[in-house]
Amino acid sequence: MKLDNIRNFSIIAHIDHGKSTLADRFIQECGGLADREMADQVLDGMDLERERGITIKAQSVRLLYTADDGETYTLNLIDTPGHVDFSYEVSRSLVACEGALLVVDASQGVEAQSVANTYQAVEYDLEVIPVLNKIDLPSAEPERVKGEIEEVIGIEAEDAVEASAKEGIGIREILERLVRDVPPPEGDPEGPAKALVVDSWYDKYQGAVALVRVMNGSIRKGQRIQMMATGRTFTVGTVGVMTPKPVELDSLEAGGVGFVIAGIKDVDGAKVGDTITDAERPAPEPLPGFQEVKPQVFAGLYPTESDQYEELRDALAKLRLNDSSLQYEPETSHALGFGFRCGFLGKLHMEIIQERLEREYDLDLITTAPTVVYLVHTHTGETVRVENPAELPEVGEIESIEEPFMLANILVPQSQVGEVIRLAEEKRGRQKNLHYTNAGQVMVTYELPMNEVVTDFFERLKSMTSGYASIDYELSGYQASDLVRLDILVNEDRVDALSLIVHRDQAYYRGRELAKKLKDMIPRQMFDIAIQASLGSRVIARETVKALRKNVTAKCYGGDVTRKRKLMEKQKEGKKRMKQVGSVTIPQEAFLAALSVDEE
Ligand SMILES: Nc1nc2c(ncn2[C@@H]2O[C@H](COP(=O)(O)OP(=O)(O)OP(=O)(O)O)[C@@H](O)[C@H]2O)c(=O)[nH]1
Repeated sequence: MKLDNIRNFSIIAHIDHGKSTLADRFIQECGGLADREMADQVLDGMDLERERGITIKAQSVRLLYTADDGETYTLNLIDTPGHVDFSYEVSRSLVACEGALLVVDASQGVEAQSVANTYQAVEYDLEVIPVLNKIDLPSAEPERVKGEIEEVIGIEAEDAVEASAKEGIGIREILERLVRDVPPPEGDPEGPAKALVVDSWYDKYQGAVALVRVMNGSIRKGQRIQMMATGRTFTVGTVGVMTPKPVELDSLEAGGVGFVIAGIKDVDGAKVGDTITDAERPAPEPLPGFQEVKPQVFAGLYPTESDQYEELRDALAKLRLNDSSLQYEPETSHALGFGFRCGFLGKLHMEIIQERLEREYDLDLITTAPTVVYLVHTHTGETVRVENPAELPEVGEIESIEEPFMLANILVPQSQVGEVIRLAEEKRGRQKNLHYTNAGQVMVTYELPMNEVVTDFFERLKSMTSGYASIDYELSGYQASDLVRLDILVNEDRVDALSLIVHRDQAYYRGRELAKKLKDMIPRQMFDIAIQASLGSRVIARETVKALRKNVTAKCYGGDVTRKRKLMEKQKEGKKRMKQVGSVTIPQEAFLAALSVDEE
């Protein structure tokens, strides 16, 4: 295959702007699947397709397109993950391309995430082709949105393609633009092999499957390869492309995209961003910028029933096979028993893992409030990484504490900018920039403590702007802050899993509010329960859960057996999400209560 006839591209789009629908149209137009096979949306097939024992992430596909000039082109669509937590993966996908489609919903307009990803594409010298999708909608405003793309993102949008993925409008026009405007890949087909791992996932039968973009040379069946970041070597078993069905080939050549299976047992063996080379004739240096992605958000995961500990450990090990950014290590909590401290890329990543553990592995978990990593400098000159608030050293030992900050860009309609600023200020944000666009949107830039963002920032931003605000962020570094540990005592005992690190200015308020909330969440029992919030040895708030007088089942009069049983079952069900801490039963919500303590 001549390089001249290859085009590698990604689709940049905000969630729901139509990326999957559009990609399906491309597959259909290029004859990848028969029409009847298109019945289900192919590109949303995360429910892992199987064909000859190979698990396929269908999001990246090779399309064979016969253009108006009569030539047949190989168009490689490389998928990008849609969320900020995975921004490193987005950047790897973009590096593997020469072009990108910027798909914007013509009725919704530009969103912050698309802005950030487009900037990145431009930085990597990609040719960006704007596409206005959903022009079939009566509410579509292509002219306004074109103006917005030019104004907010700063790229030419006058000749943006107007399309409807749903109605099949503008599809060929987009493909023609890809062929015409995106440059073919460059590369040395004869040089030492160099391939970028764009994505990798774990397959039960084949081990790690790596999606690669070959830069130089080729990757062949039977070849001895080396992973340049780890030095590990493997023998290639299978190479091929997805059409979206997997098709085996003898080799993947320079400029091309495809998958490599090489008996790699775990995804750590084929990390995203690593360079694959030939073990016998290695490239002198890897492709630039391999980065070990580090978890930024930590939380404790505990089984509600302690006999599920082993199951939880096995489930975490299985999930990690597919996700090298997930970290975990055993942790013991005085209150919750044996569990794991887990590290995630961000809050969404955490929620995905939690949900998978519960849904796919049928585990009942208690999750503690997510926290960031603090750097604590002690008087003895040591620096301690604190991933669990309960482990913050005693006040007397602390010289200073640093916390991570992030730079957040929030895009919001002008009418709501006031509320966004109020929220950001309440979250200890520092305004960096405020840019009014002619298109009626405002780009607000804030430096925010990450700790405030992992609590309820996104949720509140979304709800206060009825979903109109969008946000993108990146880590901007550590800075010293005046932080203290807030403890919660239940009947005089400190519940370690409820400890929080908060800014001193907010400590009193947060303590009072949290105690109040817990009072409402902890079910009444046969005795009074005292809930206290304390800073060091100083109690700053106290609430009491009054003792229960009557037995709940007594209300059932004994006559109605089914009703009584139902009630018992319901209580048992409810109990699943509870944890016995000393003599007090604490429900799951209580461990997350700290996340939703609003400010005054
Ligand atoms: N009216 C209209 N609806 C569309 C069009 N394209 C996509 N949609 C609808 O918009 C919704 C989102 O489309 P998807 O293709 O799933 O969007 P996506 O960007 O892939 O979203 P995620 O998979 O959630 O990232 C679906 O309900 C589609 O049917 C279009 O051209 N016109």
